[in-house]
Amino acid sequence: MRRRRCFATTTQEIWRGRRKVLCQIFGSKYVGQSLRVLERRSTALLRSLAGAGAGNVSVWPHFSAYTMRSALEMIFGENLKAERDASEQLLQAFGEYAHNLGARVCQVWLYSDAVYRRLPVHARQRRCKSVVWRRLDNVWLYSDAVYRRLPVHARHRRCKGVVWRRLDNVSTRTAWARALPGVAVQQRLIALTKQSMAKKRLEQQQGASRATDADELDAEYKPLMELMIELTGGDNGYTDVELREEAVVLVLAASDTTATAACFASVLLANHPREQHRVYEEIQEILGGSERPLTAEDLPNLKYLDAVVKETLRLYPSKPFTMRKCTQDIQLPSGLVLPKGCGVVLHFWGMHRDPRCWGADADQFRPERFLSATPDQLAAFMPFGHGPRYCLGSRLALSSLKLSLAQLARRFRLAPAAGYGCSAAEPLRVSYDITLKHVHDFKVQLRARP
Ligand code: HEM
Repeated sequence: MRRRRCFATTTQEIWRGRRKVLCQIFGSKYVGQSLRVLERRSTALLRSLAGAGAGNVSVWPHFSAYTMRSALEMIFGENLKAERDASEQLLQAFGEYAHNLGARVCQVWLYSDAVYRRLPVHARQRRCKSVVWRRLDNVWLYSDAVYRRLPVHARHRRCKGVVWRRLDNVSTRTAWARALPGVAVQQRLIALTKQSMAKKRLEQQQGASRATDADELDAEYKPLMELMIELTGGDNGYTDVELREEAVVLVLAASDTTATAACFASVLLANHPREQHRVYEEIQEILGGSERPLTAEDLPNLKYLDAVVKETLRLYPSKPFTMRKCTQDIQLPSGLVLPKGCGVVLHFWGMHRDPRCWGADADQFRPERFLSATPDQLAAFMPFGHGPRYCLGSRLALSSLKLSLAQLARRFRLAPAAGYGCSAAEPLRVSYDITLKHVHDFKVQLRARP
């Protein structure tokens, strides 16, 4: 009997080496300091929401600005001040790029229209996409016994061959970084980071005295880009292009995903007043009537909010699926063999809603289930992926979500947008845009609490 092995999308050295560096960065003490960035940004988020106006309001622009700005500040720190419009420019650029990439999720490496349209793969890819999507959309096609008997299976095999041959030959990260607009902004930010590191080194050599505790904290703070430059050997380490590629990966990975989850949570809370009230009560209990701002230290006590965030990620995982390629034949417990070279879609959305694991109310929003989740349920809960490519920012993401949602629930009462309510019988309608999106643009009504 063959042993089961993990799937791996790639054996590319490029990924392995860079993942090692990212692991060191996310394991370092400096990441904890990023929580201060989140505290500051979540307060700014409140100001932005306060100006959102009455009636139906989309929370998307507010949360996407919050997560983009937080990600950029975590990566580039104080240097971002010199590039005032960076956040807006990148937000726009990433939004557009995400949209295009979502449409071409299987052929990101063929980003050039001029090249792509000339290739026969273009027409085949169009057919392939519709096959892949039909496969994803129709759960009944998940039974391989059924699917293999259908003509669509043969077509799908042909398309997969094309997709994986291409994927083998290209560094996805490099393709991403080149395809993105906003490159000039990224270059300037990297140059600024290097300059400020040189300045700090000089100050240290001259033994510059530090005036206050706050200054001391700032002096010790290291944005992720600085850490990356240091860990990879300073001037002899990553080139500017490599640094830019990694910045792109981090910004893409951190911003859209977190904004999507925060927006789904807002819409769900707006449509579930009982659960929203429980979140509010929990916050009031912790603050004890004080007007002090919420801090990262409060997060471990927000247990019900933690359950709300997880229940949101269960029902609406920002990345509803991921893909892997079998590097060798793999035998599943059912006896079915996935042949070497075969592409596999890991469908988090389907796993998170499987009634065999989550019960008959699997489609319903019930945060309480995470207060007493079974080990089987926790094992089937994969909003941050699983295995060697597990999300490196999961802890930061959860902190960011809890801080921003706590601020929101503390200051506003959320109500369903007129004409866009959801219920067990009428769930939210979603679309796919690299991350999951709400077809009705995450609309709610916001009423300031007295
Ligand atoms: C709710 C928010 C987030 C969700 C749902 C999420 C989800 C995921 C998932 C599912 C993967 C694995 C993809 C795969 O296996 O193919 C992933 C990878 C990754 N995530 Fe996240 N993520 C979130 C936030 C963040 C944040 C805030 C950061 C950084 C600060 C981050 C950094 C990364 C990185 C660097 C990887 C790539 C790991 C690799 O390729 O080895 N993510 N994320």
